[in-house]
Amino acid sequence: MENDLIVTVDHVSMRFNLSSEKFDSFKEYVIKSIKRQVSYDEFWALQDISFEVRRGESLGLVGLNGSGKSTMLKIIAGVLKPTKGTVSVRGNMAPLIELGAGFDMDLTAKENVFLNGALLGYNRSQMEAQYEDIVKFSELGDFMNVPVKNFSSGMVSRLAFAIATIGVPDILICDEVLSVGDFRFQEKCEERIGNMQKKGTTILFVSHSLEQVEKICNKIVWLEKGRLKMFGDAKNICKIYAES
Ligand SMILES: Nc1ncnc2c1ncn2[C@@H]1O[C@H](COP(=O)(O)OP(=O)(O)OP(=O)(O)O)[C@@H](O)[C@H]1O
Repeated sequence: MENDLIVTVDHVSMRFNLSSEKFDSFKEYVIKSIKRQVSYDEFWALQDISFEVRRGESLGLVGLNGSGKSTMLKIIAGVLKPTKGTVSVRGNMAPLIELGAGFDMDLTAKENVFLNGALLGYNRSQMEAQYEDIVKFSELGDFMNVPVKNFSSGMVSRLAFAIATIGVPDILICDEVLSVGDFRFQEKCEERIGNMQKKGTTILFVSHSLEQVEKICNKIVWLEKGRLKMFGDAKNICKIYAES
């Protein structure tokens, strides 16, 4: 059973330091911070969180705004280092966090396909083999030679989703990605996530749509003000959460 574990979150806490002072200039901030005259308020976004995910399971993170869902996903993705505790991940990950953040807005959509592919670890010929699928899935055929700065936010998200989901990763991290794009495109994304699940991908999923969470996930982590309120079977917890 131990070998089934794909993500283990062990007593994780995350502290952010919030500056409580106002500075007239960046220079003043730098000088005061070198002289250690800047005071911070401590804010614990996550406190003592532990849970585990088994290979092939799909975990939803639910909770109100600011409860720590995105912070938890960023720690699992390795974007943030926890202040306390450890996270161990066995397998490769495709993180869908802040879609389009890796794009160079001055480059065309086509150029960004190859740039993003490289960032995800694919070489040029691998991306060439995937290119037509990316164009077809994102439905941006007429726009591939247009700089991404002229795209709507929905178009940016469609392109980023199409690129990030070309392979079959061990773990797919989705932070609110299905809330972007129109209804029809959301359905396409759900279908693609479903196909990855069938091939064995473990999904870590954040959404404010309980309907989507119930459809995709079989396990739930419920966070409340940075603490773990419940962890377990999706159906039970979604019911209690919806009634809370
Ligand atoms: N880089 C940061 N610096 C300071 N505080 C932060 C930072 N990132 C997140 N926080 C704080 O941590 C708390 C948790 O934020 P997080 O984005 O993880 O919540 P969330 O559950 O994903 O919220 P939402 O549902 O609104 O997306 C919030 O109070 C937020 O202000």
